[in-house]
Amino acid sequence: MATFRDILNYFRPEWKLSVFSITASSIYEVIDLVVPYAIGQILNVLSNQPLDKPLESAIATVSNIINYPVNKSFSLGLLLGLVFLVTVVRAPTQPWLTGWFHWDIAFRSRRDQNQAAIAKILTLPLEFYDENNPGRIAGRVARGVSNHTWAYPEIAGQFIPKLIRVLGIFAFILVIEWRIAILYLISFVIILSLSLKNLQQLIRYETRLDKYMEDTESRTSELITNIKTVKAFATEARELKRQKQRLDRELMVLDYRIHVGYVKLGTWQKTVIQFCVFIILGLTLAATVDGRISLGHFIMTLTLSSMAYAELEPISILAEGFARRYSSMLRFHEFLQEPTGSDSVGLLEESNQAESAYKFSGKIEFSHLTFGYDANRQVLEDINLLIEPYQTVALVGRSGSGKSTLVKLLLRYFAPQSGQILIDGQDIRTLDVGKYRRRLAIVHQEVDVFNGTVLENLTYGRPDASLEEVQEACEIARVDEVVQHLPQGYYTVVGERGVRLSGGQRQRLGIARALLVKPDVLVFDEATSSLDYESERSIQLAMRSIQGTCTTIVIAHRLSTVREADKIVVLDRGRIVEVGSHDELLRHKGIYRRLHSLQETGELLS
Ligand SMILES: Nc1ncnc2c1ncn2[C@@H]1O[C@H](COP(=O)(O)OP(=O)(O)OP(=O)(O)O)[C@@H](O)[C@H]1O
Repeated sequence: MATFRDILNYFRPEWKLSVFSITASSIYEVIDLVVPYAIGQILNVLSNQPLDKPLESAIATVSNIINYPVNKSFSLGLLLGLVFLVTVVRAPTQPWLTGWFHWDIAFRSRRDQNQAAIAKILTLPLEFYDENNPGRIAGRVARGVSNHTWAYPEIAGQFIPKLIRVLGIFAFILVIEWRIAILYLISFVIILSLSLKNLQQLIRYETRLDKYMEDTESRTSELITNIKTVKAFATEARELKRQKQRLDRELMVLDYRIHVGYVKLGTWQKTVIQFCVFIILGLTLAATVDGRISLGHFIMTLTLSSMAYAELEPISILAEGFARRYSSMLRFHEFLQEPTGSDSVGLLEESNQAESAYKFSGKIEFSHLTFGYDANRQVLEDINLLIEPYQTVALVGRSGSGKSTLVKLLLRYFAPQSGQILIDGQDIRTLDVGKYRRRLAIVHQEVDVFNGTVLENLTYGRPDASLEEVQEACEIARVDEVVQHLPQGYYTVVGERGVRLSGGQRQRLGIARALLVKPDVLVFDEATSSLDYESERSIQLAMRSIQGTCTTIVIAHRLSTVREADKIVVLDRGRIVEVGSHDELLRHKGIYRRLHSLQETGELLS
């Protein structure tokens, strides 16, 4: 659970600057009070009433120093000078000593926290992405960071200094007439504590609203991602209706709970404030008529108290603003507190030292491996398999039999519940995960293309690869044919803002990208599924040219792809049921033979 302390910690790295700028802002707010005081004293001079004792002795000291007699003009001149000092001289310094730092701190923290959010995104376990879609995550991060950025100058630059100013006003009034000061203090405590209580209730509504908004954003993001399916099934009207219901639900909370709440709060705040101002006017007038305070003090007290009550409105608007932002800020910290994947340690450190890189022969052993995404449902059970260096091993089996899961465990995306995976005799859990993964390469069924040039996409895993190496990999994966037809060849921009690649072209690009890192273990997860038969055959031939350079694991539904594998492993319901070469497995009347005959002839053998 995130707390208010997490919000404070967000700005912690800048705490020294923060203390300095908040103090400076508070001093400016209090110095401002000198103006009504000086005007009150000017009024006393003009109406021939005595000055306050401390001010009188200060004027006498100045007169002694400069050897000038104290008279009406001299006192007025000094008071005017004081007003000049705290208004005209103050003006050019204030923005630099306050506003500049408040925003500077907010912007620096924004950069740091965005960086923390990106680091979190990069190291969260894959399960997190199964449960939260990009729209939900992006919305939470964006709202959290922007609310922190706006809240800081409001709280540090206005809310706290204004509270200090109110305290300063209380001190001034206390010196003049303690009874008025006590009334003033009581009214403030009542107004602020009742406001705080109301705000707590409103924050609860804000939290509910925040969750509703995330749900809406998440669905909108899904609609964008799955727009083809929506169009194909012509479900636009249904989707619109469902989102409208969500938006109506948001409106109910926003308008009839939150907005009404703030309006009610403002209503009684304003009424209580006006009532207090009126009482203070009556009391101050009575004190002046009784002769307990001078005319100058009468004006000053009234000016100061209306200044103080005038501050209550911005203070409560700022508190409201903070309450509105609060739940988004907490939800951002909850996101940052999500546990990172157990494998993520060290993944954020770039290791460029070639000498510390791992090198494997590619011997892999799965030993008594058992795994389930849920503890009570096993997806893989007691898997035992030995893959010799440079072998090509195919994993086949019905959909859902656990082929991709086995590869995910090999890549350490998940950890097995029992058993182990050894590479060159070492348990992969004992290896540095970053260095280990850099020796493996995988081509997924859906190849991700980043917005950038073809070359950048090809060299994603090895940015230092030479153009010759790129060309060699492209020839093997038959990307060269694709590149030839692109307007700027390797320098054509593809992806989000560039040329669209077909499914087959993307897969070829993915294969070349994997080959370029010269891995010790190369995994194809149905990597040829988007290719036509001719392309698939030519890639198979090309693959032969890399045989013997690394261990290759191929997951395939199309059995024609894996006919030439050294070893074919058949999985069924999470268990290995057959192992052998294509010919051996055909002789054995098992699942492989059935699948093969189904694909060759379309008939299912019993
Ligand atoms: N992230 C996940 N969370 C929970 N269950 C999952 C997850 N991924 C896969 N599964 C389940 O694990 C089982 C094995 O899935 P896996 O993807 O390994 O099968 P597969 O043999 O590769 O299937 P296919 O050939 O259809 O890709 C399936 O029952 C699937 O529903």
